[in-house]
Amino acid sequence: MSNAPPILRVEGLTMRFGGIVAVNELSFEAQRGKITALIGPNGAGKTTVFNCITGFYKPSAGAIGLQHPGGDSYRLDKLNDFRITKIAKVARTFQNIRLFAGMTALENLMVAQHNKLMLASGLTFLGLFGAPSWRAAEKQAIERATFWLKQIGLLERADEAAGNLPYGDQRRLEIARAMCTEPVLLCLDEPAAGLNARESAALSELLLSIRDDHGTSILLIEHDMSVVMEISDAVVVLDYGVKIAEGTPQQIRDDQRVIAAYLGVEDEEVEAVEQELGL
Ligand SMILES: Nc1ncnc2c1ncn2[C@@H]1O[C@H](COP(=O)(O)OP(=O)(O)OP(=O)(O)O)[C@@H](O)[C@H]1O
Repeated sequence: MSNAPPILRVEGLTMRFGGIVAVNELSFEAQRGKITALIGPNGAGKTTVFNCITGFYKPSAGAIGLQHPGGDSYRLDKLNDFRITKIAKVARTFQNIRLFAGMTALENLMVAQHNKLMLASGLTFLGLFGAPSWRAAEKQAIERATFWLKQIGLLERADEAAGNLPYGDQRRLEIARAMCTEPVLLCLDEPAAGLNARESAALSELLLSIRDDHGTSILLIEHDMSVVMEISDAVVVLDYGVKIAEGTPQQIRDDQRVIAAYLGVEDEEVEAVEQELGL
């Protein structure tokens, strides 16, 4: 076990919508350079947790701390979404694909680097007049985009409209786009949704390479248990906004409370249901 501080520390996170308590005093940590999965039945509060981490919602209570490998730390619950992306370097994808469908695959990856390019242009027209800082930044942005297109096997299709690519490729292009912002924490909301077995395998391979070759920490919401079990280092299970279990994939697989939550039965009924299902 490494002694590095966790990349993300969520403490007592609560999110209320009127009378609904979507997330209730949730605490968990995500370790640096690891894949942490957040799972749970529909409506358990997973996306709400993501929305709090990425600044789409202001939590009703609790703290969300992010610590960069370099030591800088941020209170995400106190930053807006723009600063969470730009300064805290947290990137996310959504349940539904949000690429620019009419732009090419390459253009999608270039747009993701817009902030860096604007900075290099001094936020002026300098870029248009070929200032050296702009040219260097543009070259770097193209190199980064090319690198990620290669990583996801789409270099040959760089000039095709993103919306025309097969669904699995679009999913991986979204992840590549997020990686072009060079995040320290990558939050993925159901990246395997709608993928066939071959596409899921390609996704798992990409996520493992992001963890192992780039050292990027990943927080993953996923319903596809084969993906979760195969690639996660740690799993946190939510039910009705409350953490009901956490541990390694193996520990979670064998946890009676988790099985009960997924089967929608009381804990004491699990054994009978398992026998019935031949589990
Ligand atoms: N903006 C909102 N306004 C009111 N209620 C909301 C809002 N967002 C989420 N909720 C409620 O909070 C609860 C948790 O929803 P959430 O989408 O976080 O669950 P989830 O675990 O991501 O579900 P799924 O797996 O179906 O995506 C649900 O009861 C949902 O209806």
